[in-house]
Amino acid sequence: MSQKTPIPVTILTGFLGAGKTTLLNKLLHDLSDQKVAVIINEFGDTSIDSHLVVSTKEEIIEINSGCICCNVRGDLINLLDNLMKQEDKLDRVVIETTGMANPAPVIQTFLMDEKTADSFEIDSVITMVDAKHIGQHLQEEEPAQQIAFADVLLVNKTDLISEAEKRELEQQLLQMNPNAKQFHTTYGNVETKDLIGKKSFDLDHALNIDPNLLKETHHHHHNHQVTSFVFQEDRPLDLDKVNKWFAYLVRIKGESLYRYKGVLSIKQLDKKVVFQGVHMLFAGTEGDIWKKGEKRQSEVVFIGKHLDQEELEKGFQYCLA
Ligand SMILES: Nc1nc2c(ncn2[C@@H]2O[C@H](COP(=O)(O)OP(=O)(O)OP(=O)(O)O)[C@@H](O)[C@H]2O)c(=O)[nH]1
Repeated sequence: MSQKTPIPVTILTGFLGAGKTTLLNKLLHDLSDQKVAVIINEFGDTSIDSHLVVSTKEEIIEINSGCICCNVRGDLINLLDNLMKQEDKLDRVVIETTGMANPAPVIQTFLMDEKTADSFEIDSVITMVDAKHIGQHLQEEEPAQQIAFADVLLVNKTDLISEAEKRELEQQLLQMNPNAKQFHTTYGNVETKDLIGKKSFDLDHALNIDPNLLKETHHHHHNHQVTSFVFQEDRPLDLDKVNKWFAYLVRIKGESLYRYKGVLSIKQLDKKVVFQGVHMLFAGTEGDIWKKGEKRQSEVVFIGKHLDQEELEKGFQYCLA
């Protein structure tokens, strides 16, 4: 049954590691009085984000069976349909796409699938730009598409660039998308009211970028040079070896490592060690305590260009205690 007022949908996109989850956490905190459904689609067959990065009482629905812009659109439509059937009326849906997603097919789902279009409407397409690494990332196809379709551009990580670089980037983005409102942010720090409920999605703008948006189903082909590998290990790891391996990885492979993150089970540590990185920027912290009965397992994901699976796997095995 269709509702009278369509439920607003925020599409949050941006390349790997741009800061989408950081922003999502802030949004959910600010929208804690609303009933928000969050749909997260991870690149790489893993759900590390759900127990690593996102901390919220909201229901997080993950689509990990593939990329949201390729083969899981059916899943997305079914999911949205189920959300509509819930008794508690939703105030809003937020979709965080994978960093490798082309937003067009996701936008298209809300325009072309009749049932979905009846019940939901896109409020805004927010694209986060990693101010530090965007120059490097524009060699891939997806970041330019993500920037082009945005109605809000959050130029994030501005703490890592100079004032002159900020101005240069602002002009570059203006040329790539004159329509989008730009905000400079660190850690996604922007007023939620500037992002939510603005109804800033502009169909004409989207059609300008892709005149076939309402005509045909998109088949997005990812660049297969960008791959992701997930490793899991039940045996405990040695902290010293882990530190050495990461120091090597960041120094030697940082350029080609778009994104890496994971949870580690370290011998003789009661707490999880949680790490994440984007190129050469790496951070590891203490996580929660391993609960009684919880399976102690390390899980890491690496996403990057021309990655050597065998070499990564060997490195990971070297870390065994
Ligand atoms: N220096 C700096 N680091 C940031 C900023 N925003 C986010 N980060 C860090 O960048 C890393 C990636 O942030 P996430 O929010 O996980 O990025 P994401 O876009 O969700 O990443 P994926 O889902 O893996 O594509 C984390 O280590 C963040 O703490 C910022 O403004 N400045």
